[in-house]
Amino acid sequence: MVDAVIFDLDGTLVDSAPDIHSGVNELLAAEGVAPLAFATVRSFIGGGVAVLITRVIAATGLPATRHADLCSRFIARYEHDPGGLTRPYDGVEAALDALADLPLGLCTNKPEGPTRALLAHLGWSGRFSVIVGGDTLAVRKPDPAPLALAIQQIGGGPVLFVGDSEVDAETAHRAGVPLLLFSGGYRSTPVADLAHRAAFDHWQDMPALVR
Ligand SMILES: O=C(O)COP(=O)(O)O
Ligand SMILES: [Mg+2]
Repeated sequence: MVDAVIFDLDGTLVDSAPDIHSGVNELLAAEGVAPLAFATVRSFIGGGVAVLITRVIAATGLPATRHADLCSRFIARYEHDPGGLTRPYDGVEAALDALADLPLGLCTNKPEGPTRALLAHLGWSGRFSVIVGGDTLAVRKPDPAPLALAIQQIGGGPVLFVGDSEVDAETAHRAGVPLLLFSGGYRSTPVADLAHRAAFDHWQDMPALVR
């Protein structure tokens, strides 16, 4: 048994790639740059906004000196419209309901502002007692510190971390926390090559992995 469950957000609880793709292409349009394909932007998600924009700059040839400005403009736009195209994966709400007797936390690389805006948009503001975002600390996943902070804030007992990506697998490994790996998110590495306690393809199967 565990005392709490901590979740990643993008690619784990919600398919947010359509909004992130649209936000990136709005930014590029304002720069007079051709849009990037959906699959390209989706593959850039997981390391937080600074990593996303670094990858966008590398893919488009925009000057690296624009990085800070592009990050703040992306975050401002995203916080303003965090969820128009974003949907929870099938079965997520039922799974969160099934686990609602446990403290639930979020450890995401999405900055806190857009994270809280997206939770409000989804009607999920009350679901998570702890939220650690990509700008809560000076470091982000795969540094283990954000997950360690979430565990400390949720009470410090044995926890499970639920995530979708290479970043989550490395974070869990470095924090010494067992990972439940959702196979349907933004991972590009085969499931078998990522350290995890258990993997699941459908959220309806997830609560049984906690109990
Ligand atoms: O915003 C990102 O790049 C990733 O966010 P996540 O940590 O919730 O997957
Ligand atoms: Mg993720």
